[in-house]
Amino acid sequence: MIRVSVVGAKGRMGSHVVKAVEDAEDTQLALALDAGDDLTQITPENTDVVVEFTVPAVSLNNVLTLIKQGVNVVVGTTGWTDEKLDQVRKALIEVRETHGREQSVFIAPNFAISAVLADVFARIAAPYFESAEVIELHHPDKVDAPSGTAIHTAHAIGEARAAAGMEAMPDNTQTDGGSRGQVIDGVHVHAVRLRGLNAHEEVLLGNAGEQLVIRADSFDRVSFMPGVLLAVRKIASHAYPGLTVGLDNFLAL
Ligand SMILES: NC(=O)C1=CN([C@@H]2O[C@H](COP(=O)(O)OP(=O)(O)OC[C@H]3O[C@@H](n4cnc5c(N)ncnc54)[C@H](O)[C@@H]3O)[C@@H](O)[C@H]2O)C=CC1
Ligand SMILES: O=C(O)C1=N[C@H](C(=O)O)C[C@H](O)C1
Repeated sequence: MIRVSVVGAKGRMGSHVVKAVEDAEDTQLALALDAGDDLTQITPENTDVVVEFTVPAVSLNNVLTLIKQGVNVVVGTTGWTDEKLDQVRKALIEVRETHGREQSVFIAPNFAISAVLADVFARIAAPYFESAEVIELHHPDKVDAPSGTAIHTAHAIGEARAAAGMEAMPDNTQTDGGSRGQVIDGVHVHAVRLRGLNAHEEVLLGNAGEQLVIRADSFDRVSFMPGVLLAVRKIASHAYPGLTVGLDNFLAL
């Protein structure tokens, strides 16, 4: 049995993870902690893998604490920048060099297979289209914009365009009050917050006379659970020491 502790256990995602871990045959719930709880209760004696779904402002600190505690971590919280990822890598190297411990941290911007594939398809399509923009649409209780997934998709499109030696996208906007969205790696990203929505993303790709739309819809948070459990199993297997980012690393794509 893989012993799993959940941090952010009272949240929208954390509460789904608690249920998924209790329901799966090969996992069992160790500790379920939330804001105000002491994370140093989590140790290798009671936990094989921690799943962390909290808020962007606290996630890095939680992950660094958990690395010090000697446990492996699967993270779904958003808000990761290159600088924050570097801090995680450094902390993992430090425990290896100081204590000889090979620990794993896995971070996924999105655990839903529809979103992971949408990202892969967008990367493949990007070099074939003059224009590409990303629209993400979420429930209005979400605290960050744009979504971590949209940032990841924009990076993928930007990288694919750069690798293909493409020029900047055509855009003759002369005045912009903010309606053209945030530009990430040269890609305009737009965020919609609407009651009734859960998590959705559209990638629009255009050429003269044609358009490709790639759309992923998570209608329910259960859509993230197979990906979370896959990550827990992979990380518990000790086959991924260090930092791994993205569920695509565990899929034969
Ligand atoms: N990677 C993915 O597939 C997905 C990622 N997310 C991301 O997961 C994060 C959480 O989303 P939701 O569950 O909707 O948010 P939420 O607000 O419902 O839950 C966050 C929970 O974290 C707790 N928390 C806050 N500070 C804490 C601390 N210092 N230590 C422990 N717990 C703390 C809160 O009390 C709350 O229970 C967000 O960043 C969201 O974007 C959400 C859905 C899917
Ligand atoms: O807050 C959410 O709900 C989600 N957050 C993640 C993100 O920011 O990409 C993943 C998914 O979109 C749901």
